[in-house]
Amino acid sequence: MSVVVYAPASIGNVSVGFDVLGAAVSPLDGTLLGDRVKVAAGEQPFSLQCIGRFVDKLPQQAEENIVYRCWQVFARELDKKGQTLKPVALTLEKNMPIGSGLGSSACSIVAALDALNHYHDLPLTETELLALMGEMEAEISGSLHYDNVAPCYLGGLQFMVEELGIISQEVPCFDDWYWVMAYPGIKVPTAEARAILPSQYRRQDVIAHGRYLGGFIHACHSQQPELAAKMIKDVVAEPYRERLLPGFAQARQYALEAGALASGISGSGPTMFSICNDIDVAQRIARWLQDHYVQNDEGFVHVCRLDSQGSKVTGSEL
Ligand SMILES: Nc1ncnc2c1ncn2[C@@H]1O[C@H](COP(=O)(O)OP(=O)(O)OP(=O)(O)O)[C@@H](O)[C@H]1O
Ligand SMILES: N[C@@H](CCO)C(=O)O
Repeated sequence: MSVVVYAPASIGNVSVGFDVLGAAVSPLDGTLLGDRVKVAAGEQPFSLQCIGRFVDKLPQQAEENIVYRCWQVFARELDKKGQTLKPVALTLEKNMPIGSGLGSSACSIVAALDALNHYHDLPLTETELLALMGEMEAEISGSLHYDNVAPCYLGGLQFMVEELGIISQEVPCFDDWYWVMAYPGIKVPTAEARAILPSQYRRQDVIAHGRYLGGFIHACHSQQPELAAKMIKDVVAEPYRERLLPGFAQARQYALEAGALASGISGSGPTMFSICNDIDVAQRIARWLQDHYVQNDEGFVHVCRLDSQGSKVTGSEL
């Protein structure tokens, strides 16, 4: 019996928690903003077929697709447990633009590994699987960070604790927040957006970062939405990455003047996120961003909610 898993888009950093905070989002209108992977019985050990809107942007060779590496590391882990991998035929439905700041590689990684695990009757625990997802994301971006794979897999707003054998834990968020996601249609490779960051920070920035992140987590747990939104400030990446994002400063200013509670770069960009607690404001900002921030036919804007579930089995057929 085949299995299909959907893995949603995610916002790495959420501005205030560079590499340690991430949120999964899904559009209000039911659009699939995420990748799907189907695992079915195969005639050879591994085969991969790619379909979907962004299939042309994927590497030509199946072996260069991260889904192939996911299969290899899954086999390695099963081998350690003395279990054997079944021959599998995988289909990747690539709905997510690459280098968008929406956690596109994470969507493929999470959908592939979660589907492989379901197909083999869940031999790996949640933490074992998440560790593999981090390993795959590190291969692509050049450094280990879980802020896309953890929310994409587990859902909601996730904080990377990385202690006591725990990789990530959920932070309570605000049910009435709308997340306007605007992807302009241009590519910003994550590895490049990391390379331009300073290797050292000034003491005043370190203190500000501690205050914002601590304040944000505190405000989430004590359910103070206004305080939480005020704390969504990025002193680590945004000041340096802004120059990679044409029109970002104006778009951010418009969103805040139009009533957004906070706005920032999603992951390493170029997608911008804006948080609103009023659907009319969210839709007005979405329309403006569609006209002024989107640069070509590949760009889009979606009004989203937090996706509290993360990746999920959607059936047996795509
Ligand atoms: N299934 C896949 N999905 C996405 N990228 C893939 C996949 N397989 C291989 N790649 C390669 O991995 C690299 C991903 O780059 P990058 O980390 O910038 O993208 P991303 O994860 O889509 O970015 P973001 O997190 O900003 O959405 C690209 O070079 C791409 O060709
Ligand atoms: N935390 C990562 C997310 C990449 O999507 C970064 O900002 O580089």
